Amino acid sequence: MLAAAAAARLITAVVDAQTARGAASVVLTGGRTGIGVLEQVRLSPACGAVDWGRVDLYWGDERFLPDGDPERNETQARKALLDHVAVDPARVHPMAPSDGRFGPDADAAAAHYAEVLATQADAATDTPVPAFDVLMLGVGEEGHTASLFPDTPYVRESVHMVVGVHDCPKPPPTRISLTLPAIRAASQVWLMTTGAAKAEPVAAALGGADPVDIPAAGAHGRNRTLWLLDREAAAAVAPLEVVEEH
Ligand SMILES: O=C(O)[C@H](O)[C@@H](O)[C@H](O)[C@H](O)COP(=O)(O)O
Repeated sequence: MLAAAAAARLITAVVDAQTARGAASVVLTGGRTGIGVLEQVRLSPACGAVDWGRVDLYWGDERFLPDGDPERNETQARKALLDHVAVDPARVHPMAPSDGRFGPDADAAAAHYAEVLATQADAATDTPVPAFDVLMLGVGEEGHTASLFPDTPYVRESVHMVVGVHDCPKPPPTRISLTLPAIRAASQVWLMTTGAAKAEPVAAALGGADPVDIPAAGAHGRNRTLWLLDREAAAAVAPLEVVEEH
């Protein structure tokens, strides 16, 4: 239900962006939740409301594996949605595979993706990345988001927009990931997760944890940060005090 609700919200956000400026820029994520949302977009009766030829698609992170590997976020996103809608291939920007032009060099592949983002940068933000309308993220059981894990140089990265990630605790060990500065350039950041195992990191992130300890705590958008949770994942969040409107 969470994936279907997030899918409906995504379709509306894309249509709104296309109405406002003729295009929409969306950053996809991996994991069960992230891919589940794409499947629900495909299944939605409103899927056709989107002009898929005017959507710019990026990834927040990628497993650094050979092209077509079933574990790649790109492979899963294409199967779930992109192969079923009329996207413009020139506007779909996957992160490089490990058997591509950079071979096994994840750092070179990350640097190239930063160049791709910079060429699409929007002057509205002082960050050399596109003005992403919606950037979707999952949340891991220890608070990771994208491929930024606790207490790593990658979650601490404050200069580069994209990093090669090595020795990642969640397999596969080598990945490519946007950094928090790049994530924070997005207009809206949506963190989406389900299940009791995520209740603790979600509560910590919403309770003001240090992003070095809980990377999801550092993922916020310029205009909006939305947590899309099921009841189990939201169970430990302290009730937000209602500030009386005067
Ligand atoms: O490449 C990845 O693995 C994802 O980008 C990762 O950040 C994922 O979103 C979280 O691990 C949550 O995954 P689940 O939604 O499957 O719990």
